[in-house]
Amino acid sequence: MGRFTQHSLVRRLTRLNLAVMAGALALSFLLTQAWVFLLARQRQQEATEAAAGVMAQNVAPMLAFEDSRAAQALLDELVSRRGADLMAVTVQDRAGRVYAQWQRTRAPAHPSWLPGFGQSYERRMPVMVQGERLGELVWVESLQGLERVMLRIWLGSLALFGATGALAIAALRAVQRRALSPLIALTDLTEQVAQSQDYSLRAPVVRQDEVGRLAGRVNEMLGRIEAWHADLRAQLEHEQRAGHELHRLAHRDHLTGLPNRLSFDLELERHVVHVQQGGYELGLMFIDLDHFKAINDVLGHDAGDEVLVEVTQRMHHSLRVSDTLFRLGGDEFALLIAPLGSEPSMEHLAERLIQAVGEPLSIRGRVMPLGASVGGAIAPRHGRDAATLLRCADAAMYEAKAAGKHCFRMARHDND
Ligand SMILES: Nc1nc2c(ncn2[C@@H]2O[C@H](COP(=O)(O)OP(=O)(O)OP(=O)(O)O)[C@@H](O)[C@H]2O)c(=O)[nH]1
Repeated sequence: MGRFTQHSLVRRLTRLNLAVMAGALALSFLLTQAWVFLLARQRQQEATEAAAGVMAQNVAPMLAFEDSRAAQALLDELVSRRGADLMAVTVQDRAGRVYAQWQRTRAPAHPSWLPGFGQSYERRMPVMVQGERLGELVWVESLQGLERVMLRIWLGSLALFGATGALAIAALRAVQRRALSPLIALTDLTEQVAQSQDYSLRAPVVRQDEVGRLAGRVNEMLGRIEAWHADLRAQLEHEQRAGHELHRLAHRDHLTGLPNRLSFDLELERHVVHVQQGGYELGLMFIDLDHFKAINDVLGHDAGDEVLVEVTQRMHHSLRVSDTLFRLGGDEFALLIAPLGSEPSMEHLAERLIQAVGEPLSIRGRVMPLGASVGGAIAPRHGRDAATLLRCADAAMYEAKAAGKHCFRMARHDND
């Protein structure tokens, strides 16, 4: 049966159908056989009655003339004509005395196996002459011949019922498998969808019966789920994009495209943790532009914005991949150097930045003075936590401003 056996509904239906069919077959077999037996028995009794009646008529003159020899000869002749089922025939006179008799001497071949019917059938017929009762004829016949016939009929019928039953079972299984195959296909499909989450799958609609309609509805639902799933996926992608954009807006300075103060705070904290774990040295620079306000005041805010973008690009060209430049706000920038190679390398980098920013700046046809004051601090030497490090770098930057701007100052106090 292969795949067919895996489906318990199919197995259960087949078992139920087979049980009902076997019960119906057995019941019809029993009823048919009982009916056949009753008919045959009635037929035998009718034949016995007719034969006993004829015999009673034939023996009547002999009883009237008291010719018992003739009566006995008649009985013997009768016996030679009757079959083996005749057990005894007795002619009695008026007083019930035996006048002539024939009786089978041998016992029945086997005990009767038909329950409730006994072994023999007895019929008494009055012997009448001109309306006067001269005696009685007692006819006894065995039912064993009938039993033998019935046994043959039963065995034959049983074989026929068995053969037709086996054919019916095979046919029932084939029909059931064919009738239930759309249901099995539908079950397989739902399992496949549940496992693969592939909602583009569809059930075949073979016929427009209940299962066909069910398959149609399932297909409709799958179609809806597929559309809903696609919507959901599109919505998710949209929200992911919006989330990325929000993240970018929250962490980037929209003017220069540099990471902003929030990013700076997070990155500084992250690096400080590594520094505390003895991972590496971290360099921090605060960069504040000199005379930037003048550009705003003379050329306007937009020109100031252009200068901020230009300055960012200039500084960028001086950096390595391990250096991260942030715009903290206004004309303030910060630089994280992780890992820091050495203090002199940090000083050289600061000089390069100052030089890059201080290059002549021509904006809207005017050359404007611009420079940068830079303060530096190193972790863990000047501070093991972000706040101390910030304070040190800020103080160093103000020292650079105080020293005439356009220069670099390293934080003074070592943490050690
Ligand atoms: N164009 C522009 N200007 C800004 C922006 N944010 C802040 N500012 C201006 O930048 C200027 C910064 O002020 P200061 O640092 O005191 O000016 P400064 O001339 O650089 O002073 P020193 O640092 O002493 O040299 C202020 O005039 C702010 O209004 C911005 O996004 N765009």
